[in-house]
Amino acid sequence: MNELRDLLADVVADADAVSLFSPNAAAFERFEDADLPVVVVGPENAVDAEKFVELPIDFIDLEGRIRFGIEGALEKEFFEEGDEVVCVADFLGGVGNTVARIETSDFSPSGVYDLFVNSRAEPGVVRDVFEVAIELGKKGQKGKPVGALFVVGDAGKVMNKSRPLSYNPFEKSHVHVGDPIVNVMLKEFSRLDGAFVISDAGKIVSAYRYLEPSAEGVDIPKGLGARHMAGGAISRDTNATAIVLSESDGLVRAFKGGEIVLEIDPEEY
Ligand SMILES: Nc1ncnc2c1ncn2[C@@H]1O[C@H](COP(=O)(O)OP(=O)(O)OP(=O)(O)O)[C@@H](O)[C@H]1O
Ligand SMILES: [Mn+2]
Repeated sequence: MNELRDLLADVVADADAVSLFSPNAAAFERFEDADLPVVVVGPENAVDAEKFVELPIDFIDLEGRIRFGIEGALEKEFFEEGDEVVCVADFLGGVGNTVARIETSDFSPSGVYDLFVNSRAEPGVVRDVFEVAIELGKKGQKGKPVGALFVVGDAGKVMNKSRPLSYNPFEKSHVHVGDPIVNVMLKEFSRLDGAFVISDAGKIVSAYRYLEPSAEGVDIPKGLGARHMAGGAISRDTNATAIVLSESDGLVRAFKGGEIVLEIDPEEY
Protein backbone atom coordinates (compact mmCIF):
# COMPACT_ATOMS: atom_id res chain seq x y z
CA MET A 1 0.00 0.00 0.00
CA ASN A 2 2.22 2.79 -1.22
CA GLU A 3 -0.64 5.25 -0.87
CA LEU A 4 -0.81 4.61 2.85
CA ARG A 5 2.93 4.82 3.23
CA ASP A 6 2.94 8.15 1.38
CA LEU A 7 0.13 9.44 3.53
CA LEU A 8 2.04 8.63 6.70
CA ALA A 9 5.25 10.02 5.22
CA ASP A 10 3.44 13.35 4.72
CA VAL A 11 2.26 13.35 8.32
CA VAL A 12 5.74 12.85 9.70
CA ALA A 13 7.74 14.81 7.08
CA ASP A 14 10.21 17.39 8.42
CA ALA A 15 9.03 16.99 11.99
CA ASP A 16 11.04 18.93 14.59
CA ALA A 17 10.26 16.68 17.53
CA VAL A 18 8.55 13.46 18.58
CA SER A 19 6.27 13.04 21.56
CA LEU A 20 5.51 9.58 22.90
CA PHE A 21 2.36 9.27 24.98
CA SER A 22 2.26 6.40 27.50
CA PRO A 23 5.12 4.57 25.82
CA ASN A 24 6.42 1.14 26.63
CA ALA A 25 10.12 0.40 26.71
CA ALA A 26 10.05 -1.13 23.23
CA ALA A 27 8.45 1.94 21.69
CA PHE A 28 10.96 4.19 23.42
CA GLU A 29 13.93 2.14 22.29
CA ARG A 30 12.91 2.54 18.67
CA PHE A 31 13.55 6.23 19.07
CA GLU A 32 16.75 5.93 21.07
CA ASP A 33 18.99 6.95 18.19
CA ALA A 34 16.59 9.45 16.68
CA ASP A 35 18.14 12.77 15.73
CA LEU A 36 15.04 14.64 16.89
CA PRO A 37 14.17 15.52 20.48
CA VAL A 38 11.95 12.80 21.95
CA VAL A 39 9.59 13.82 24.73
CA VAL A 40 7.84 11.19 26.80
CA VAL A 41 4.46 12.02 28.33
CA GLY A 42 2.91 9.69 30.88
CA PRO A 43 1.88 9.16 34.49
CA GLU A 44 5.42 8.09 35.33
CA ASN A 45 8.79 8.07 33.67
CA ALA A 46 8.96 4.31 33.30
CA VAL A 47 11.51 4.47 30.49
CA ASP A 48 13.82 6.98 32.19
CA ALA A 49 13.48 9.51 29.41
CA GLU A 50 15.56 12.64 29.66
CA LYS A 51 12.69 14.78 28.43
CA PHE A 52 9.59 13.89 30.39
CA VAL A 53 6.23 15.51 31.10
CA GLU A 54 4.27 13.94 33.96
CA LEU A 55 0.52 13.51 33.55
CA PRO A 56 -1.06 14.38 36.91
CA ILE A 57 -4.37 12.74 36.11
CA ASP A 58 -5.35 10.01 33.73
CA PHE A 59 -6.75 12.01 30.82
CA ILE A 60 -9.03 9.50 29.16
CA ASP A 61 -9.59 11.50 26.03
CA LEU A 62 -6.70 11.74 23.64
CA GLU A 63 -7.14 15.45 23.06
CA GLY A 64 -6.79 16.18 26.76
CA ARG A 65 -3.66 14.07 27.00
CA ILE A 66 -2.06 15.59 23.92
CA ARG A 67 -2.90 19.12 25.01
CA PHE A 68 -1.38 18.57 28.42
CA GLY A 69 1.73 17.00 26.95
CA ILE A 70 2.31 19.71 24.35
CA GLU A 71 1.66 22.54 26.80
CA GLY A 72 4.00 20.92 29.30
CA ALA A 73 6.76 20.33 26.75
CA LEU A 74 6.52 23.93 25.53
CA GLU A 75 6.67 25.22 29.09
CA LYS A 76 9.70 23.06 29.86
CA GLU A 77 11.24 24.22 26.57
CA PHE A 78 11.56 20.72 25.16
CA PHE A 79 9.96 22.14 22.02
CA GLU A 80 10.11 25.61 20.65
CA GLU A 81 7.10 27.61 19.65
CA GLY A 82 6.60 26.90 15.96
CA ASP A 83 7.98 23.36 16.06
CA GLU A 84 6.05 20.69 14.23
CA VAL A 85 5.61 17.81 16.60
CA VAL A 86 4.64 14.25 15.77
CA CYS A 87 2.74 12.58 18.59
CA VAL A 88 2.53 8.80 18.90
CA ALA A 89 -0.27 7.68 21.17
CA ASP A 90 -2.50 4.82 22.25
CA PHE A 91 -6.12 5.14 21.18
CA LEU A 92 -9.20 3.00 21.94
CA GLY A 93 -7.22 0.21 23.51
CA GLY A 94 -4.57 0.04 20.79
CA VAL A 95 -0.89 0.55 21.54
CA GLY A 96 1.08 3.10 19.53
CA ASN A 97 -1.70 2.98 16.94
CA THR A 98 -2.16 6.72 16.49
CA VAL A 99 0.10 9.29 14.90
CA ALA A 100 -0.83 12.96 14.96
CA ARG A 101 1.04 15.99 13.71
CA ILE A 102 0.68 19.13 15.81
CA GLU A 103 1.89 22.49 14.62
CA THR A 104 2.74 24.32 17.81
CA SER A 105 2.44 27.72 16.15
CA ASP A 106 -1.26 27.09 15.52
CA PHE A 107 -1.76 25.66 18.95
CA SER A 108 -3.56 27.82 21.47
CA PRO A 109 -2.83 26.61 24.99
CA SER A 110 -5.88 25.72 27.05
CA GLY A 111 -4.00 26.36 30.30
CA VAL A 112 -4.40 22.78 31.49
CA TYR A 113 -0.69 22.32 32.21
CA ASP A 114 -0.62 25.61 34.07
CA LEU A 115 -3.64 24.51 36.07
CA PHE A 116 -1.72 21.69 37.70
CA VAL A 117 1.83 22.85 37.61
CA ASN A 118 1.68 26.62 37.99
CA SER A 119 -1.22 27.00 40.37
CA ARG A 120 -0.79 28.66 43.73
CA ALA A 121 -1.57 25.33 45.34
CA GLU A 122 0.84 22.41 45.11
CA PRO A 123 0.27 20.23 42.00
CA GLY A 124 -0.53 17.18 44.10
CA VAL A 125 -3.19 19.15 45.96
CA VAL A 126 -4.93 20.26 42.76
CA ARG A 127 -4.81 16.66 41.56
CA ASP A 128 -6.20 15.24 44.82
CA VAL A 129 -9.11 17.70 44.80
CA PHE A 130 -9.79 16.84 41.19
CA GLU A 131 -9.92 13.20 42.09
CA VAL A 132 -12.38 13.79 44.92
CA ALA A 133 -14.60 15.80 42.58
CA ILE A 134 -14.45 13.09 39.90
CA GLU A 135 -15.23 10.35 42.37
CA LEU A 136 -18.09 12.35 43.82
CA GLY A 137 -19.41 12.94 40.32
CA LYS A 138 -19.24 9.25 39.51
CA LYS A 139 -20.98 7.97 42.59
CA GLY A 140 -23.05 10.93 43.69
CA GLN A 141 -24.26 11.02 47.27
CA LYS A 142 -26.24 7.86 48.04
CA GLY A 143 -26.95 7.45 44.34
CA LYS A 144 -28.25 10.99 43.80
CA PRO A 145 -26.29 13.51 41.74
CA VAL A 146 -24.47 16.00 43.90
CA GLY A 147 -22.75 19.30 43.25
CA ALA A 148 -19.68 20.70 44.97
CA LEU A 149 -17.36 23.67 44.86
CA PHE A 150 -13.73 23.42 45.92
CA VAL A 151 -11.56 26.52 46.08
CA VAL A 152 -7.91 25.56 46.14
CA GLY A 153 -5.01 27.83 47.08
CA ASP A 154 -4.67 31.45 48.25
CA ALA A 155 -6.94 30.49 51.16
CA GLY A 156 -6.39 33.67 53.23
CA LYS A 157 -7.68 35.85 50.47
CA VAL A 158 -10.51 33.44 49.68
CA MET A 159 -11.60 33.54 53.35
CA ASN A 160 -11.61 37.34 53.18
CA LYS A 161 -13.89 37.25 50.19
CA SER A 162 -16.39 34.84 51.69
CA ARG A 163 -18.52 34.32 54.78
CA PRO A 164 -19.66 31.26 56.73
CA LEU A 165 -23.08 29.74 56.08
CA SER A 166 -22.80 27.51 59.12
CA TYR A 167 -20.28 26.42 61.74
CA ASN A 168 -17.04 25.22 60.21
CA PRO A 169 -16.50 21.51 60.87
CA PHE A 170 -12.81 21.90 59.98
CA GLU A 171 -12.26 24.78 62.41
CA LYS A 172 -9.84 23.08 64.77
CA SER A 173 -8.76 20.16 62.68
CA HIS A 174 -5.56 19.71 60.73
CA VAL A 175 -6.72 17.52 57.93
CA HIS A 176 -5.45 17.42 54.37
CA VAL A 177 -6.92 16.43 51.04
CA GLY A 178 -5.65 13.08 49.93
CA ASP A 179 -6.05 11.47 53.38
CA PRO A 180 -8.63 8.72 52.86
CA ILE A 181 -10.68 9.87 55.87
CA VAL A 182 -10.83 13.40 54.51
CA ASN A 183 -12.20 12.20 51.22
CA VAL A 184 -15.05 10.56 53.11
CA MET A 185 -15.65 13.79 55.05
CA LEU A 186 -15.58 15.95 51.92
CA LYS A 187 -18.12 13.68 50.29
CA GLU A 188 -20.34 13.76 53.36
CA PHE A 189 -20.25 17.56 53.66
CA SER A 190 -20.80 18.09 49.94
CA ARG A 191 -24.52 17.59 50.55
CA LEU A 192 -24.52 20.95 52.25
CA ASP A 193 -24.38 24.42 50.78
CA GLY A 194 -21.42 26.56 49.93
CA ALA A 195 -17.77 26.01 49.11
CA PHE A 196 -14.80 24.19 50.56
CA VAL A 197 -11.69 26.30 51.03
CA ILE A 198 -8.36 24.47 50.76
CA SER A 199 -4.89 25.90 51.37
CA ASP A 200 -1.89 25.77 49.02
CA ALA A 201 -0.54 22.81 50.98
CA GLY A 202 -3.87 20.96 50.94
CA LYS A 203 -5.19 21.73 54.43
CA ILE A 204 -8.99 21.93 54.54
CA VAL A 205 -9.52 25.40 55.92
CA SER A 206 -13.28 25.53 55.84
CA ALA A 207 -16.53 24.09 54.56
CA TYR A 208 -19.82 25.99 54.11
CA ARG A 209 -18.32 29.20 52.77
CA TYR A 210 -20.53 31.53 50.81
CA LEU A 211 -18.25 33.19 48.26
CA GLU A 212 -18.64 36.87 47.58
CA PRO A 213 -15.99 37.70 45.00
CA SER A 214 -16.34 40.52 42.55
CA ALA A 215 -17.82 38.99 39.42
CA GLU A 216 -16.86 41.88 37.22
CA GLY A 217 -15.46 40.76 33.88
CA VAL A 218 -16.23 37.10 34.53
CA ASP A 219 -17.91 35.46 31.59
CA ILE A 220 -19.01 31.88 32.07
CA PRO A 221 -20.99 29.82 29.54
CA LYS A 222 -24.73 30.43 29.54
CA GLY A 223 -26.71 27.81 31.41
CA LEU A 224 -24.27 27.50 34.27
CA GLY A 225 -25.60 28.99 37.50
CA ALA A 226 -24.50 30.63 40.71
CA ARG A 227 -22.08 27.92 41.84
CA HIS A 228 -20.10 28.15 38.63
CA MET A 229 -20.25 31.93 38.60
CA ALA A 230 -18.90 31.99 42.16
CA GLY A 231 -16.14 29.53 41.20
CA GLY A 232 -15.17 31.50 38.10
CA ALA A 233 -15.23 34.81 39.92
CA ILE A 234 -13.18 33.69 42.93
CA SER A 235 -10.53 32.32 40.56
CA ARG A 236 -10.27 35.73 38.99
CA ASP A 237 -10.50 37.80 42.14
CA THR A 238 -7.83 35.71 43.95
CA ASN A 239 -5.02 33.36 42.89
CA ALA A 240 -7.11 30.33 43.75
CA THR A 241 -8.21 27.57 41.38
CA ALA A 242 -11.86 26.57 41.60
CA ILE A 243 -12.94 23.01 40.91
CA VAL A 244 -16.67 22.69 40.43
CA LEU A 245 -18.80 19.59 40.18
CA SER A 246 -22.16 20.39 38.64
CA GLU A 247 -25.21 18.78 40.13
CA SER A 248 -27.17 19.41 36.94
CA ASP A 249 -24.89 18.22 34.15
CA GLY A 250 -22.52 16.07 36.22
CA LEU A 251 -19.34 17.59 34.75
CA VAL A 252 -16.26 18.69 36.67
CA ARG A 253 -14.85 22.03 35.58
CA ALA A 254 -11.74 23.85 36.67
CA PHE A 255 -11.54 27.65 36.66
CA LYS A 256 -8.38 29.70 36.73
CA GLY A 257 -8.18 33.44 36.20
CA GLY A 258 -11.94 33.45 35.65
CA GLU A 259 -11.76 31.03 32.70
CA ILE A 260 -12.69 27.37 32.34
CA VAL A 261 -9.44 25.53 31.69
CA LEU A 262 -10.57 21.96 31.97
CA GLU A 263 -13.90 20.16 31.65
CA ILE A 264 -14.16 16.47 32.46
CA ASP A 265 -17.01 13.97 32.47
CA PRO A 266 -16.54 11.77 35.56
CA GLU A 267 -18.52 8.99 33.88
CA GLU A 268 -15.68 8.53 31.43
CA TYR A 269 -13.19 7.88 34.22
N1 LIG B 1 -21.62 32.36 45.98
C1 LIG B 1 -21.65 31.07 46.32
N2 LIG B 1 -20.73 30.57 47.17
C2 LIG B 1 -20.76 29.28 47.53
N3 LIG B 1 -21.66 28.40 47.09
C3 LIG B 1 -22.59 28.82 46.22
C4 LIG B 1 -22.66 30.19 45.80
N4 LIG B 1 -23.69 30.32 44.96
C5 LIG B 1 -24.26 29.10 44.86
N5 LIG B 1 -23.61 28.21 45.63
C6 LIG B 1 -23.94 26.79 45.82
O1 LIG B 1 -24.31 26.23 44.60
C7 LIG B 1 -25.54 25.54 44.73
C8 LIG B 1 -26.24 25.44 43.43
O2 LIG B 1 -26.54 26.72 42.90
P1 LIG B 1 -26.93 26.89 41.38
O3 LIG B 1 -27.88 25.81 40.98
O4 LIG B 1 -27.33 28.30 41.10
O5 LIG B 1 -25.51 26.67 40.69
P2 LIG B 1 -25.15 25.99 39.32
O6 LIG B 1 -23.96 26.73 38.79
O7 LIG B 1 -26.35 25.86 38.45
O8 LIG B 1 -24.63 24.55 39.78
P3 LIG B 1 -25.27 23.11 39.45
O9 LIG B 1 -24.85 22.81 38.04
O10 LIG B 1 -24.61 22.22 40.45
O11 LIG B 1 -26.76 23.22 39.64
C9 LIG B 1 -26.23 26.31 45.83
O12 LIG B 1 -27.20 25.50 46.47
C10 LIG B 1 -25.10 26.65 46.76
O13 LIG B 1 -24.79 25.56 47.62
MN1 LIG C 1 -28.20 24.83 39.06
